[in-house]
Amino acid sequence: MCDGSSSWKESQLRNYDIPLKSVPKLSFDDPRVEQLISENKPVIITGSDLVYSASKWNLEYLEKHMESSTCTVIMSPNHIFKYFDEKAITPAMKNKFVPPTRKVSMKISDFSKRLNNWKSGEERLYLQQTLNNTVGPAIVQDFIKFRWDWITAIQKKMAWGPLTSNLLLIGMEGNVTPCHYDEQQNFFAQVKGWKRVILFSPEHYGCLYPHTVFHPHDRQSQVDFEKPDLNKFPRFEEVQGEEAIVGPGEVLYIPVYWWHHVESLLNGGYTVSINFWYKAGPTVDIIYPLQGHQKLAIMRNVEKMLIEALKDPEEVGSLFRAIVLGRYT
Ligand SMILES: CCC[C@@H](CC(=O)O)C(=O)C(=O)O
Ligand SMILES: [Zn+2]
Repeated sequence: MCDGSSSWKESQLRNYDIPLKSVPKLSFDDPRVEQLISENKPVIITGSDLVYSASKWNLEYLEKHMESSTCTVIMSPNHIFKYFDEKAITPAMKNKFVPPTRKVSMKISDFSKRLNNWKSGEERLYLQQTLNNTVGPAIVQDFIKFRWDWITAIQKKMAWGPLTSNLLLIGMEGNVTPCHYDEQQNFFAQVKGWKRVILFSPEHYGCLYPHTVFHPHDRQSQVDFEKPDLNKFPRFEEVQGEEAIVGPGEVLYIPVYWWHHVESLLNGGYTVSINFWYKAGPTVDIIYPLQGHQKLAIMRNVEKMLIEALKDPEEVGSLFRAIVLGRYT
């Protein structure tokens, strides 16, 4: 399929046995957009021109204007790019955890060459570079022309914290970032190609079995969507997903603590995305019943407190079981 595709086909989507409904797609000036964002619900926003000035960010343009800077590129032996925190690989963890990918630095021209010469069976690549002042002046010019007026107005209205970073993502067709949640609000702007995002509300915590909080794969689901182990993760069968397929010029609001699986469509050429991560605002007034994301935050904190207190993560499971089994079940 040529890169300039103006739409996508079902055959470009990977098959998972997950019931999906569609994320609403609304124009940026539709009042329901801010309503959904205020309710911490996902929405595809059209016509915002948020990153219109980056519409020309294809590899040729970026090679020309980012030549001097080196970029972070993730390499994977397969199409899965499951994030892990290197700092969480403690000596005790060392012989138990095998990093599924490796991180390298390379110039964007090298990245482009390897993408163009890629052959099946070789390591796949995923450029994931924070936009900072090392990029060239042309890129800076494009960056300052993002629609900061529009997104800053939303940041203020929703009382979010500061913008923490913008990540430039250039992925090979078919690349997958498996299901995880982030602790930040995210405006995910699609620049080139199409990405499919499958989202699950924070309430799905019990069905998506995140790794333990001190594991390198903290915040990532343990469930392999392509071959789910229903003996280990029986409640995975209960998940209900919300699907957003985003193309050039569209922005997906990924609410803080919402689970998301992201794939670059098969045979769609490489994809370019820019995300906007904001610190989530403070929970001002606790209103009961608590919302899913608040319960998720509580569960994370309880887990952290217990591991700090017991020191041995192995003891945490048996202590939780002693508290719950036969008592809170
Ligand atoms: C490292 C971030 C990857 C991104 C998903 C994707 O585009 O592959 C994501 O998960 C996010 O923007 O939160
Ligand atoms: Zn994410």
